[in-house]
Amino acid sequence: MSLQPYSSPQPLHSAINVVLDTAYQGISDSDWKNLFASARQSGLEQFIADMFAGKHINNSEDRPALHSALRNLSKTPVLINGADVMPAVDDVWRRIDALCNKWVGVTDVIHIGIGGSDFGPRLAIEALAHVPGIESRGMRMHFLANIDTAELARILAHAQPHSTRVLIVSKSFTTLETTMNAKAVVAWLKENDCTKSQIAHALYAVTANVTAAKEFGIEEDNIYPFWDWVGGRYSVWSAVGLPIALQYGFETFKQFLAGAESIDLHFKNAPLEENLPVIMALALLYQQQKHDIKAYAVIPYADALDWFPKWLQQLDMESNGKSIDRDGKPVKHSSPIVFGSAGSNAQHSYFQLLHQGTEIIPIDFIAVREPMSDRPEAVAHHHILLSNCLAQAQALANGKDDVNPNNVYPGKRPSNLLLLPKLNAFYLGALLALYENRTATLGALWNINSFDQPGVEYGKVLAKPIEKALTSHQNNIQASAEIDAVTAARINFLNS
Ligand SMILES: O=P(O)(O)OC[C@H]1O[C@H](O)[C@H](O)[C@@H](O)[C@@H]1O
Repeated sequence: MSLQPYSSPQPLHSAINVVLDTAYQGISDSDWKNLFASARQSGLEQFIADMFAGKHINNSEDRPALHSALRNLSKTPVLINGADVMPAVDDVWRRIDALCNKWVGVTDVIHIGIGGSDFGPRLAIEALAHVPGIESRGMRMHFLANIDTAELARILAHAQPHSTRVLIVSKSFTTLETTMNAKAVVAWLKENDCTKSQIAHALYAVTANVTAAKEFGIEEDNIYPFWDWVGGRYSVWSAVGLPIALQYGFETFKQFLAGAESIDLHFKNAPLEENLPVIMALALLYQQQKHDIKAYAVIPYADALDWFPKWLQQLDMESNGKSIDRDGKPVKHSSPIVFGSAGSNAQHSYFQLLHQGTEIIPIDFIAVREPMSDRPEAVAHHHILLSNCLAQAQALANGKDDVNPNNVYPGKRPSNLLLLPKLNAFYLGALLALYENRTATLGALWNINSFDQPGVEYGKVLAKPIEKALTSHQNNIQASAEIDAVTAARINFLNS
């Protein structure tokens, strides 16, 4: 038995020189037509228009999702309840630019934030660190997210207190990990004889809750606001992305925004049949309808993008990991589990399962045309990197027959190839915005509100009485309405 090549008729699509190749999705011409027709029928075009127009598409919280305004470099008015938000956005850009010129002699920046206040800037700082042509100002940029003091201790062991700046980044400014870590860093500054005014000078906040930041003791001039119409996981484009500007310069930050803006314009204006985020969303929908898809893998063949799948996990699973639709009805499909890591390393880890496991796991292969360093070996290594990426996709799609069942590859395992012309701030911004818009499209097609996260809250509420019980050091905690018998036993064990 010879296996047929697994391809689709018109697989190549591009926007701003980003190429999406869907050949290995195995979707026929007529299936694509049906997919676009049903997307149109579901009102996707209206949803996209509503999103950019500031309609309250986040229905449960009754607000718009207007992160696109944060990268609207043309400053065309964006209205919320009749008021243009762009002057406030522009003012923050001006202040970020000014801050980049102001920080002289800073050796360390401690960025304290978690979830959406962490992944985006961390990914960007890592991704752009070794890109040829991007100059770093050479500050040590430390990211402190975990409440586990191991991370805190590691950072404080390397930072110089008298030349450190602290960015406390929290949309709500109530996240316990962030406020506790911020207090610990302030205590460390005090322990190291920083005066009150030196500490005030060192502390900065990025938040949508300016009042809470002031109450914490941050001076008003050091507070960079963003707004409740920006979801935390969509916030890297706001002052949450400050580390990008501080480390690589304001122009680089603008390039990052410009890449995202270009994808927004494409998403807003291109017909569905040419619209990259829409095509990617529909390909997943097709596979979900055809197979029992439980997981989705994203493999960037770029070491610089190793943080990308972690950023995407929050984006996709917090946005669309829901079982109830906008009308409160159960949904048939929602976000699969998202995972991934840089290739080719990933090949040496879980690719066995992707090739021969019982699950069908659609994959996005992300590759970059240009080598990502200026080392003399860069071109030769890059060819090996790319050939691995192409070979894996081909093996997954076409499979391999063999007399020995152990050596049979079933094939027909769908994947996209997303090809960036190069990796720089512009294309990093474009990549992130492409996936944000894909996530929003999937939410629209599943009729899910992608902009709230109610499920995250309950565990946090339950943590409070448990923390109280742990702090009591008692080992006779009884089961109650807040602490069940299993957890009470665990607390008693920990306290004994
Ligand atoms: O930025 P913050 O308000 O501190 O929130 C940080 C994170 O908190 C929670 O985990 C939310 O589910 C995330 O969406 C958010 O990014």
